[in-house]
Amino acid sequence: MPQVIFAAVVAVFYFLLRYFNRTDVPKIKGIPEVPGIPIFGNLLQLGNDHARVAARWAREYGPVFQVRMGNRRIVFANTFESVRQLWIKEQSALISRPTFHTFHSVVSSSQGFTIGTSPWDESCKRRRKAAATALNRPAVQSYMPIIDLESTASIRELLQDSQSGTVEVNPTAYFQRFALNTSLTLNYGVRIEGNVDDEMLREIVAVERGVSNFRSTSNNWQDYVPLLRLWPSKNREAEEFRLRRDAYLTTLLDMLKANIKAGTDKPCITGNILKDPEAKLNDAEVKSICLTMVSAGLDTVPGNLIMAIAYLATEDGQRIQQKAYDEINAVYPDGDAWERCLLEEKVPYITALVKETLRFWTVIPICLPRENIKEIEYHGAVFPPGTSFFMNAWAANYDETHFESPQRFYPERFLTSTEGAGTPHYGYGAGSRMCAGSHLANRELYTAFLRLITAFTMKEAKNVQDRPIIDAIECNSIPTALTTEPKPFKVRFIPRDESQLKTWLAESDDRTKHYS
Ligand code: HEM
Repeated sequence: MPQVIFAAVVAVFYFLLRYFNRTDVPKIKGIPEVPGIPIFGNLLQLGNDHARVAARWAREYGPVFQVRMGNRRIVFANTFESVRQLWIKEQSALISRPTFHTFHSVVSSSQGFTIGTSPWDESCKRRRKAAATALNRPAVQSYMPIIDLESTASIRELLQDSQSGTVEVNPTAYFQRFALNTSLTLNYGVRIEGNVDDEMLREIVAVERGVSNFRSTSNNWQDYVPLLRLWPSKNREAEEFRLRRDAYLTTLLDMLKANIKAGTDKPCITGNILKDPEAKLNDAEVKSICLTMVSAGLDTVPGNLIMAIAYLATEDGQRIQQKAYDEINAVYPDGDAWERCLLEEKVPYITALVKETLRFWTVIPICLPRENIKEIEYHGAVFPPGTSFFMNAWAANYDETHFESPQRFYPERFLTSTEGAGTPHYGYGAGSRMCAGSHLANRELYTAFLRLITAFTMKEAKNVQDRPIIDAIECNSIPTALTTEPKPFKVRFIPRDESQLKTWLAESDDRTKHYS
């Protein structure tokens, strides 16, 4: 009898272990697997810093390997070439996104998924097409007055708050508002009028930051180990963020609807969709586009801008600022760069600075996850449909077989060498689901860099403890976040020519009166 009980206990234990240890897709033959432990797989080893741990493993197991994160099998690609092979060459197969418990079932239960978190289906295709049309090159050119207004507002406030360069300031909030107001005006035709302490600005930034953490690959173990979902606090936290997000998204949409009714609305993407009887988007799809527009540029644009400012203010950054300033003056000897940058992108050094910033800080170090809808063959191995793929964009952007001295911040690399050919970096991801807002983001960054460099000389803070951490991973204040949130630091913004700057600001005010 005791032997029977013992055998039964062993059998139950065995089946439970097998049940909790199963993976969504079977082990992929021919792709190295990193050994893990039962139930958790490699979660513990991956820890908070997936990008650096995976890069280390790539040295041992090769550029592409598989891991188990709880009951999910994940394929990691870690080099520039392996990402090209999978994300670009196989883009028609690698076109979907996996779903995750916390983000898809809890956080998104009322407003739906953003485009960047939607699996590939007819609705996603429609939404991506609508976003791509609203964000293509000519459309972005028509939004330049918004970028004029918002960059002017941020630079004016920086000038005031830094009191002609005598007071050191943390640039973060100025560029969060820059990115958020650009998105809000574009999408709803409204902007936050208040200064950088505005309550709504702080609420949206805080909530979107919180939600972004629920999208991170390293923050939510309950996504990989279903047993952990029995722990209620994680769901509760996600629920709270969902409700706070619902509140402002509903307010913004209602404001737009009321403006349309009163005939006082300003041209904007959602307004165009709502007023277009031919628009084939339902309410849920409109909400998804709004959500995407509000959230997509909110962490990413400021993360890049703020870290570039951090670098420009360092000793080596002085060389880059001077070079950029000289190049701007060479192209615009009449001092009209401030205005001309709204019409054209004619200073190659600033374009190179934008690309190097996107490469160097790779603000989404583990790119938004992908899933294949068809089999993919890779060096003799076959990935079955439904396999999850993580692009280690940080490792690929620091791949020394592709970039010379990748640890060096060196915009010049994108001026001459073959490093800039094709997809220059993976800051925007790659292939069929690459960032749909890259033209807009590039113009935001180009305009902001050009104007900041013509307006100020940026210098590092006097006290060492107020200076930034430059390293792309270490600079992040929340290691498990999806997007880099720079640790606070201060910079001196010293006006190059205050009266000239005030003239440019006034000219921008004149041009953008009808937007504010
Ligand atoms: C510097 C700023 C930005 C960076 C670094 C960035 C980065 C990314 C990355 C890495 C992806 C995933 C791409 C992939 O899976 O291959 C993505 C997706 C996306 N981004 Fe951006 N982004 C930025 C700004 C924006 C802006 C301003 C918008 C629009 C307002 C936007 C809209 C989107 C959309 C709609 C997707 C989803 C594409 C899809 O799933 O089909 N992004 N972005």
